This record gives sequence, C-alpha cells and structure tokens, in this order.
Amino acid sequence: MLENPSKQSTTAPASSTEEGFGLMISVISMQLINSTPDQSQTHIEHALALLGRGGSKDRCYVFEFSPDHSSMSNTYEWTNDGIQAHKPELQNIPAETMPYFFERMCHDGQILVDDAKLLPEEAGGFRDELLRENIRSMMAVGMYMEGELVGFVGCDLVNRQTQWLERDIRHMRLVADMIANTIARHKTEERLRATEAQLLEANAKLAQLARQDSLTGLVNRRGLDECLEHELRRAIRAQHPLTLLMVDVDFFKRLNDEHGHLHGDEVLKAVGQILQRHFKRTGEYVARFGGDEFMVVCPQSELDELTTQAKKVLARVRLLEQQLGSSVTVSIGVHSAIPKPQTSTDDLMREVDVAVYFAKQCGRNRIEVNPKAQGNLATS
Ligand SMILES: Nc1nc2c(ncn2[C@@H]2O[C@H](COP(=O)(O)OP(=O)(O)OP(=O)(O)O)[C@@H](O)[C@H]2O)c(=O)[nH]1
Repeated sequence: MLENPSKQSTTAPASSTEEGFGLMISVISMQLINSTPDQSQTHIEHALALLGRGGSKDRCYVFEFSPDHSSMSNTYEWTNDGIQAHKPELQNIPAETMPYFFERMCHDGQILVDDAKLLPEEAGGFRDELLRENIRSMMAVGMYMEGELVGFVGCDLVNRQTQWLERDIRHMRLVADMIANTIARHKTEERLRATEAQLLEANAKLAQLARQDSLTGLVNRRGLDECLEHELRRAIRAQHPLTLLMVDVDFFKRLNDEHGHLHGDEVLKAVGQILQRHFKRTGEYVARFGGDEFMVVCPQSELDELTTQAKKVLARVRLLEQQLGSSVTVSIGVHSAIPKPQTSTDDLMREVDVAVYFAKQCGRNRIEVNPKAQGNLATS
C-alpha cells in the first residue's frame, strides 16, 4: 500500500522513554539470543517491530553490505500500518548511486537526517530516494562484525519529521549491536552446519570406498564380512536359509602368466560383472573375496533356483573367450543352511570353501554343493 503523499507533514516525537526502552530491549534480547538461523527472519523482524512501535517509527530495517561494499540489500524490514514496504525493490543497490550515504556511513558509522528536504545538493541520489519514499526523517547506525562494517539498522518517519536526540542514537545502536550479533551467530552456525554436512558426506564416501574393491567396483572382503554378519543374524532370528556361493577362477595364475597381469584384471572385472548381472535380486549381493575368488550371498533363496542360476554363470563365463581371447572357466561351490544360533560367519565360509574345493578336485568348470547343504545336491 502506498503512503499518502498528500498527507500533511508533522513534527512528531519518535523516541521511547528510557523505561519503555529498557523493557523492550530485554524482550528483544531474549528472543534474539534464543533464535536459530531458520527463525532469523521472524525474530529480527519482530525486534524491528518492537523498536518501531515502541519508538513511534514508520519503518525499521536492516541493510547488509556486499562483502566488497560495492552494494547493499535490504534484508529485514518492518513497516507500520499504512506504510509501504520497500524491501523487494531495495536489493543490490550499487554504492555509486548513493556516494553521500555510503561515505558517511563508512566514515561516521551512522547517518542522521532530521529533514530530508534540507539535505545538501551533494546528497543527490540519497536525497532523491528519501523523497521518492516520502521520508522526511531517517536515522541509520552501522552494524559491525569483528570490527568490520557489514551493514546498518535504520528507521524512517514518513511524511513527518523529528529532531533526533542523543538518546535515539543510543537506543538504535544497542538494537543494531544485538541484531549484528544475531546475524553473525547465525552465519557461523550455518557455516558450521554446512561444514558438518560436508564432513558427513566425505565420511560416508570414505566408508563406502573402504568397503569397495577398486578393481571390480564390487563390495570387498571388509564389506562382505559386515554384510554376512548382518545376514547371518537375520537368518538365525527368522530361521530362514542362507546360501553362499564361492566362485573361483580356474588356473588364474596360468592365465596371468600367459596373457599378462592386465589381461588377468580384465578377466576378474568381466567375471564380477557376470555375477552382478545374475544375482541382483533384493538381498543378494556379490563381493570380491580376494584374488580370483568371489562370494555371492543369497538370503532366503531356494537351493535349486540358485544352482540353476549358477549354471547360467558357468555358461556365460565360458563365453568370455570370444570377448577376451583367452579360455576362462570358473569353479563354483555352494553351501546353504538354516543357521543355528551358534553358527558363525567363519563356519559358513569354511563350508562353502569345502564345496569349491570339491569343484576343483572334480575337474573345475563346475558347480559343487556342500553335502551338508539343505535341499538337492546338484552338480554340473
Ligand atoms: N591379474 C591379477 N591377478 C591377481 C590379482 N589378485 C591375485 N591375483 C593372482 O591370482 C592368482 C591366483 O592363483 P591361485 O590361487 O594359485 O589359483 P589358480 O591359479 O586360479 O588355481 P586354481 O584356483 O587351483 O584353479 C595368483 O597368481 C595371484 O597373483 C589381481 O588383482 N589381478
């Protein structure tokens, strides 16, 4: 709403009594001390409202300077009933449009205007702006953070004027200090929060990296140990079967010797990808156990289903010869059981290791199920 420019200008007191101000300042300080960064708009504008109402002002505001002091923006504002708000249009105002104001604020840390109409010619852009907003009297005092001028708190009288008293400046300075401290504290808290979030993200990334095998991108041995422990506990609680597949590349040392270590790496990556593609149901995961060995963990799966899936892996790995130019096969050991309360992850590893040992003994390029596994025995 636009203030009525035709309204007669009056001379009016625009101060609070010392007693009234004392009461007001204790309310403001209580609110600002307890405010959090997300409440800053509400609490600082409420402080401005108390300052404005208590001192019969028409508009109270906070402006913050850009870090290089080249511009300023109105960041908080309170207006009395019937007084137009100007905050939206008073953003990023270049310092060069109001040199008179900026110079005085930087030099004196305050600016007092009893009557805008009496400002000197040199006040140029500043005076024009006051008159455009029908402001007759205004006062602003600087806000400082660590000794640096960072903005100001001010107030206007619209279509009326006053003669500012020493007391008014003192009151305004007290409020400006409190608001500056609050803004500084909020900025520090926000920076801390941002740093904390960055640290959490970096830690999560590190934790993920610590559980990831750099060659294949699969979960590594450390990750496997954690996941397996978790799945074992669940299987014991729910008394559902837990199945492990150990997949070991056949004659991998020979393959390395004949085709080179880099080629061996390619084979490991390809086998890892095949396993990931074949065991991607919810709860299933594939890990690189170490060297040329992989482990697949399948909670709640039927043994028959898994051996069928393992046969597909066997066949798919054989096809790698076309892709990589060297014959590649794997041996797969399977162990499946409903674990007892005393079963450990080492027990499970031992049993699946027995199965893969059988597969190697029986000629490699095949699947062997540990005889202790529940369900059908299946070999291929
Ligand atoms: N290229 C490559 N080789 C690796 C890597 N990690 C371990 N190896 C090699 O993998 C080979 C594993 O060989 P062995 O454990 O003797 O097994 P194998 O030759 O596959 O024989 P069987 O398992 O009995 O069929 C060793 O020569 C290791 O040096 C790796 O990250 N990249």
